[in-house]
Amino acid sequence: MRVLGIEGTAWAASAAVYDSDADADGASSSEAVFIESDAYEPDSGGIHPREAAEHMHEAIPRVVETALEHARDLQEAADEREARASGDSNADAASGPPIDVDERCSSDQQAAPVDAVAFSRGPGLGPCLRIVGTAARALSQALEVPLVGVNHMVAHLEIGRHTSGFDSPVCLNASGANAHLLSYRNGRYRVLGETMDTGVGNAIDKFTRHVGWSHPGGPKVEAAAEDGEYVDLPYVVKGMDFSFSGIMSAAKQQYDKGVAVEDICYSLQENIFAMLTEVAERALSLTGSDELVLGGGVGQNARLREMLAEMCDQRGAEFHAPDPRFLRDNAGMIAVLGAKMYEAGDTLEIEDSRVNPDFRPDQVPVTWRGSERSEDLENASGDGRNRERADESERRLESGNEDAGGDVRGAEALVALEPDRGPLGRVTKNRRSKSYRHPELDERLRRERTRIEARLTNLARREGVPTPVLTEIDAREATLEFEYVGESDLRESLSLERVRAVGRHLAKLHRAGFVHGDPTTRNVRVAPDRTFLIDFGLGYHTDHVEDYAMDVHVFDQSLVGTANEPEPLRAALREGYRSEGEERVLERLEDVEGRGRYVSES
Ligand SMILES: C[C@@H](O)[C@H](NC(=O)OP(=O)(O)OC[C@H]1O[C@@H](n2cnc3c(N)ncnc32)[C@H](O)[C@@H]1O)C(=O)O
Ligand SMILES: Nc1ncnc2c1ncn2[C@@H]1O[C@H](COP(=O)(O)OP(=O)(O)OP(=O)(O)O)[C@@H](O)[C@H]1O
Ligand SMILES: [Fe+2]
Repeated sequence: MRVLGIEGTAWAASAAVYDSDADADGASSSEAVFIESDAYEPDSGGIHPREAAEHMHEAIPRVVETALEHARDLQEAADEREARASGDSNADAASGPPIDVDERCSSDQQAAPVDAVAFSRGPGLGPCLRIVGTAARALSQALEVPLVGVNHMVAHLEIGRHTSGFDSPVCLNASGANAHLLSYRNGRYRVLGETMDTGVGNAIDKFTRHVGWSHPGGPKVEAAAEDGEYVDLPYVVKGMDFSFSGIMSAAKQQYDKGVAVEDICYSLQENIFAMLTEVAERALSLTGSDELVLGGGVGQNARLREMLAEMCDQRGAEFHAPDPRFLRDNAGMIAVLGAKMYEAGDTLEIEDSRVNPDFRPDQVPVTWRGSERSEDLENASGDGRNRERADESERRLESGNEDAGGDVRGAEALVALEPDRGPLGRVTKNRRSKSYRHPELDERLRRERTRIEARLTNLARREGVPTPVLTEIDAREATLEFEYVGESDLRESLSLERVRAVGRHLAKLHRAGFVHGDPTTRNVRVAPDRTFLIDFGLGYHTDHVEDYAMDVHVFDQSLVGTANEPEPLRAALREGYRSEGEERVLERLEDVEGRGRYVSES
């Protein structure tokens, strides 16, 4: 099978042909996927939607024609092979009617050189998408082959799954207009975490525009960073969400104050990529997956790849980054996912094929993974090493053998559990040094988070929220000792009543002027009569309603990521919150959820 892919969401006018037979026969990915691209390069400033659309208008027909020529060559070669094979077998055959080769060739020449036309339906810039959509529709009709509408961000993920052979990886998409973590569950890709403001590439590009460098800025920052030294910049992670606005304005201010641009570039990379690596690790920990794939143009950055590889190596997970030609926007990934969708019968009627500039990855019904097992936390039976670790703690809890104790490796810390030690039991939590982080950043985060966790755990209890009693603190060693609480994590024992309790607890913290920072189903411990909050290390004092809404949103996302039927639980969370908290926080929460984050900057 051959599928034509067309990409043109923003800057890359690109067409590709995926030859699935060659792929199945073991051809290299450059043989199996032919890509022809023509990049739009703005004269000044960032990507301008109208100019980008003009570029698509000119370049798409050209790249499509080149790709189709390649498809015709492939078809001719295949025809010749077939003719030779049937000619040979004909010669060998003792009897049978002679085959009229000329007639067969002439009828084959009329066949389309591809079996389907796949195109990027979104997300992206409306004017660009419409040009791609029109071209794809026209081709599908002219060639009389089906049309396949591909979500560009899911294609960024699937190309990594395809080239790695991983089954159910977590995916970090680090591209220009986006930054998010995806994981498969129950027929959909779920967004586990994402940027709260701009995409990661756009954030970097804005800084380089400020210092007068041409678009795109990412490669220039990478080059300049080689000669840089570390300077302090903000670092903002909220559960598995993150934000770039603070760090970008600080970087601009530093530049205006005369700090060397190499130092800022170096430190931007260190902080931004450490943030992405941290949330990716948290996603691996939450899902129990031990496979990570990278997608998107920023994935071409060697420092980001190095950090992710190191993090995965240390937790015994596998990491895969596709070739750069599959990371930046390209039609190859559209053709490859298009082929899978086409095989699954997931094609579009012309009248249903309109483009969608805000197309989110979690809106896509995943038809092409068939009956593949979903990464289901409650019924997990994977064979990965992290899965085993998660299974082990689940077994312990299920068997009721709480005495077993042992070590748990969270995303951040090594936690030694000794439920029977002394009258309170004992939990020793040590925030381990992360070698992927710059030592100064690492030291700062571990110390700050240890102090904050101690302070807010106590403060929360004073506000009437059950938390473990703190018995010891050593900020230099980043170690805390707590009372042992609860019988299991909420993740293993979700119920409406307990989720309601978490809603009430969060509301109480917010009324007292601080947030938990990382409320997930694993950071709640459940006892018969009480629901404890633990792990306050990402908390902070704030009087911003946005921060409170984000706190609820983080827990909400963790429900979506953990439960097969999250809706009743999500309603219970809001109910609980409403009973103790302010309505305006829930109103803001709706805002946060409704916010389209695929706004491309210009
Ligand atoms: C929706 C779609 O149009 C959009 N496309 C997109 O963002 O292009 P992509 O090729 O995935 O990524 C481009 C970004 O990737 C950055 N980039 C390229 N090389 C880089 C490098 N070596 N280091 C850091 N960033 C790099 C560029 O600065 C630019 O911001 C997306 O995928 O979000
Ligand atoms: N006080 C406690 N009593 C009982 N169990 C606890 C306690 N503290 C932690 N645990 C157990 O250890 C696990 C990891 O703890 P914690 O969340 O503090 O570590 P972490 O490294 O910050 O994890 P993550 O960043 O993945 O949330 C918890 O999910 C819980 O099962
Ligand atoms: Fe992209």
